[in-house]
Formats: sequence, structure tokens, C-alpha cells
Amino acid sequence: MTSTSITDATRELLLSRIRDVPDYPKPGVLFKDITPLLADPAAFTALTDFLAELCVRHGATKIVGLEARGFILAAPVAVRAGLGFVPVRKAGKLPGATLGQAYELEYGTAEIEIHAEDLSAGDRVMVIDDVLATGGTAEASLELVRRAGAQVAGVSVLMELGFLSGRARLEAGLRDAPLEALITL
Ligand SMILES: O=P(O)(O)OC[C@H]1O[C@H](OP(=O)(O)OP(=O)(O)O)[C@H](O)[C@@H]1O
Ligand SMILES: Nc1ncnc2[nH]cnc12
Repeated sequence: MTSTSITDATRELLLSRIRDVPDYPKPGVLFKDITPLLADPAAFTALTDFLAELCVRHGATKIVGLEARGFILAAPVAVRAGLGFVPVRKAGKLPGATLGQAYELEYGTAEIEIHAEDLSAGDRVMVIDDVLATGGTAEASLELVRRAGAQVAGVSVLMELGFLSGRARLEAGLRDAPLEALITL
């Protein structure tokens, strides 16, 4: 389900600040680089404002950001929305008691972790990331959110790489929660 109502002008602005880098980090991968967008205060503000609005609209009580690029978006969104931020980190980076989940992505395999104590049964979590590619990272994060005892309010990403079918892969994990993608490529 998508219920995004970003304006065409904002979408064009965001799209114009995403740089294509061919063959990075491996041959055959077209890397979508968001650093030009982050360097443009108008684009970065428009993006974080819109994501914060989505979090409120979907009744989120916590924001989960996915390391590393997801942190850059999710932290200002959490502040803007007045909600707590919970990091999902690559394995071995969190000092407390963690839950872990292994997953595959477009160019390798990885494992992510969360501090279980940061979420509770009453929480509704919006997961935020920059890119939905194969959906492996987001799928693993939904597992972690549920294993930590919280509900999923949705997944919001700046861009979805439609040809990698992450949306289909996430369907089961989302159940009826929304997947919001501001840009679909
Ligand atoms: O849908 P998927 O196939 O799982 O891919 C999407 C994920 O891949 C990228 O992260 P990456 O693991 O490259 O880490 P980074 O943010 O630290 O660069 C991106 O930021 C997403 O988190
Ligand atoms: N093609 C891509 N560009 C940027 N980030 C990604 N994460 C997974 N695939 C990606």
C-alpha cells in the first residue's frame, strides 16, 4: 500500500539531488548516492519534514533507523516528529543486550541488531531508511521490531528500486502496515 502525497515539485527536487554512481560498490550495481541531497538544506529539510508527517499520520510512537544511511534520515525525523529514535545497527556495535537478525542484500550478506529494551509492547514503530532494494534489510528490521515486542506502524524510504522487488518481499513482514516510498525507480 502506498498513500504518499508528496508534491511533484518536492519529488523532482529530491530526485535531482540523487546521484547515480555506476559499478559501485561492485560491477553491475548502479549506486544511488544521497550525499548531494543531504548537502542541500532545502532538499534535506523537505525530505525530513515529509517523513515526519508520515510518522505522525501512521500513528508511530518510535522511529527505528537502519545503519548507516537510515540514521542520517531517521534521527532528524524523530526530532521533528517528537518521537524517540532507536538505532538498528550492524552486528557487534551495540553494547547492551541485543536481538540479532541475519539477512541478504543486493551486494552481500549482513546481520543487524537492536537493543531489545528500547522498544516495548505499546510501541508502534516506523522503520526509516534511504533505499529499499531487495528488501532484505527492511525485512530483517521488521523481524527485530516484532521480536522486541512492538508493533509495526510502517516502513518509509526515500527511494524504492522497483526492479529489485523489495516491496513483494516485504509484503508478509508488513502484514497490513504501509510501505511508503517517496520515489520509485
Ligand atoms: O533492500 P536491501 O537490499 O536490503 O538494501 C537496502 C539497504 O542497503 C543500504 O545499506 P547498506 O547495508 O549498504 O549500508 P550503509 O547504509 O551503511 O551504506 C541501504 O542504506 C539500505 O539499508
Ligand atoms: N543500488 C543501491 N544504491 C544505493 N543504496 C543501495 N542499497 C542497496 N542497493 C543500493
